[in-house]
Amino acid sequence: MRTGCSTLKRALIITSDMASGPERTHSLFRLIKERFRPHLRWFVIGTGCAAVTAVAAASYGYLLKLVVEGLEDLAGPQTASVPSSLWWLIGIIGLAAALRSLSLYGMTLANNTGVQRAIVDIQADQFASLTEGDFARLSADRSGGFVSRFINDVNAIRDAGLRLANNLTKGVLTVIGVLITMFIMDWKLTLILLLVYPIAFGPVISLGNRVRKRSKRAQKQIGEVASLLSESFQSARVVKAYGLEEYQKGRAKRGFVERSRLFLKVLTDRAAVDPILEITGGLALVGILALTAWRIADGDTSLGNFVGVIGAVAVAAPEVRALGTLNAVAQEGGAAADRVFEIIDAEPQIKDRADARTLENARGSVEFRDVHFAYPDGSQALKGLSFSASPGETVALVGPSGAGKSTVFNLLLRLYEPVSGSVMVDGSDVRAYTGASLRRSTALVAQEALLFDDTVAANIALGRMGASLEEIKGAARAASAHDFILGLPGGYEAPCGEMGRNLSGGQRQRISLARAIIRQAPILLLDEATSALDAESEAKVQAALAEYAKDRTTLVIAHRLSTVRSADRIIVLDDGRVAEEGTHHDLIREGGLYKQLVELQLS
Ligand SMILES: Nc1ncnc2c1ncn2[C@@H]1O[C@H](COP(=O)(O)OP(=O)(O)OP(=O)(O)O)[C@@H](O)[C@H]1O
Repeated sequence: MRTGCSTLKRALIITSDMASGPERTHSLFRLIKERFRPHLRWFVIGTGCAAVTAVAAASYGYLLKLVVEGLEDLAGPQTASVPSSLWWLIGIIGLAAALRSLSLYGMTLANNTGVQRAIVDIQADQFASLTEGDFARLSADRSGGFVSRFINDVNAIRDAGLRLANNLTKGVLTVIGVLITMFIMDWKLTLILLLVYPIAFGPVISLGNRVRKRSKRAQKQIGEVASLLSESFQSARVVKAYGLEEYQKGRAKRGFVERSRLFLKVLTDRAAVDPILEITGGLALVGILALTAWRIADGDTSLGNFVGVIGAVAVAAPEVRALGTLNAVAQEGGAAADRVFEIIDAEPQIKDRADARTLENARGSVEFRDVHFAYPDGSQALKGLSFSASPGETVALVGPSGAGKSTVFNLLLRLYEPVSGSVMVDGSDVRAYTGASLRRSTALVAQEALLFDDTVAANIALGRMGASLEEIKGAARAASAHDFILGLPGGYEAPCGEMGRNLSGGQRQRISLARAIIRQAPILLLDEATSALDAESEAKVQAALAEYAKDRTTLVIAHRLSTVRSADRIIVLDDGRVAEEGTHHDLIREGGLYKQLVELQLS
């Protein structure tokens, strides 16, 4: 079954990247309102601490001025000992430093807690929306795409949240406080600094923004390299068997080279920051020192004022730099929020109708009535399919690859909806039932025989949550899996490994079958469920299934036609329609497509 759908995928991925400025800002506000506000108390604590930090920081310059003036007095000829007021001042500076570090710690802790809690909510909602949403959406993007969006977007939101929470209040309050004290101490020098500062540090701030953009691109490329590596290691068997080592090495090398190229750009920009700071800072210092020397000589200012102002600048400078890059970080966070909301807000196309009823104690009759269906990319899969299957009946769906067999299961499970016609269970359209109850009445063994990274017992029990070990063993026996499970190290507690990689294809299939059996659902859907079994195991499974399927409706898809010989009815699909229908003997006698397929397999 194909799982690509380029149109949807483009719609999902590209639109989000094109989010414009106002939309981003809107998403950012929405993020704050909906996701951060529930954790407001943490941010209130954080802001309180930020205010304390800012006041302590802003007082630095002024305290420094007073101390320097005290020291100047001390240097005078008539002073014999250090006055207690100076000791007090020095002590207060120490106290301000302690207060600042403590409140800084409290602020970081509180804001981090608030942001992390909001992030957990966002991730959980995003994941829930994807898992509960349309199957079509999940299969529209490669799984790695969603994974990297999860990680990158959440990181961008976390950065923006933390920077806004930590820097905004602290930065703004510190800068205001520092400016006030600077103006009180020496308004002329303060004015000059306000003019010089943007000229000196402007290039650094714009460089900082460029570094951030380039880092982002480099980060994205890390995701691509990670996908490539994981794909490569997962497909190690094919790589070896086809001698693709050189091909893979080439792909990986290109990824590494691109990565180092992007990082080099980031590092080159970063490397320029310090020299620029050095030269502009040095020049500014020279100018200010010369000016101050001239002003002190003129009696226009004092050494205390000068040291106080410079001390205040030193405290405010990092805050100003942080505020300068805040907008860029917030924009990135906004863009990420935009993409996250796009996922969270997506309305499922397939949802329960308001009057949907629960399908309980279903008998399990199935009917397709003139069903037409096309996948979202336009592939016409079913073109007027009609057939039915009754409880107790085993109906096989056979036909050439791409004929629409797996699609029948997709529609029966209501993973997709037909364009026209009806898919019916127990005489009613499947849309009349709640999706959950419909799926509770079906048990699917999919082509991929997918297992989760858990124990064998847990994997079987997923068919019916809360099943007892005895029930698990019973299902395993019915799927002819019990004996081999006992032979595994750990038996039922043996780990299956990621995607079930600790087990063979046939073993995986039998565990998937046991999972379907334990579900005790009235409709059993087997999509190539025994294709990886040897003839003997398959015969055993068939015998066990025959017993199990007695009063259920079983639909079997199989390419190996020996598997379906004994089905009550065989429906031959071709190009999305029923081409023939009957028992194995009827169809052989008729000498149509089925007979051709059988002969092809025998030859
Ligand atoms: N997710 C999908 N998106 C788009 N087209 C799809 C998708 N899945 C299947 N198709 C297309 O629908 C048609 C029917 O596919 P389906 O998987 O039902 O065939 P099948 O008979 O089960 O094939 P096979 O025996 O190879 O598994 C094919 O043309 C296929 O390319």
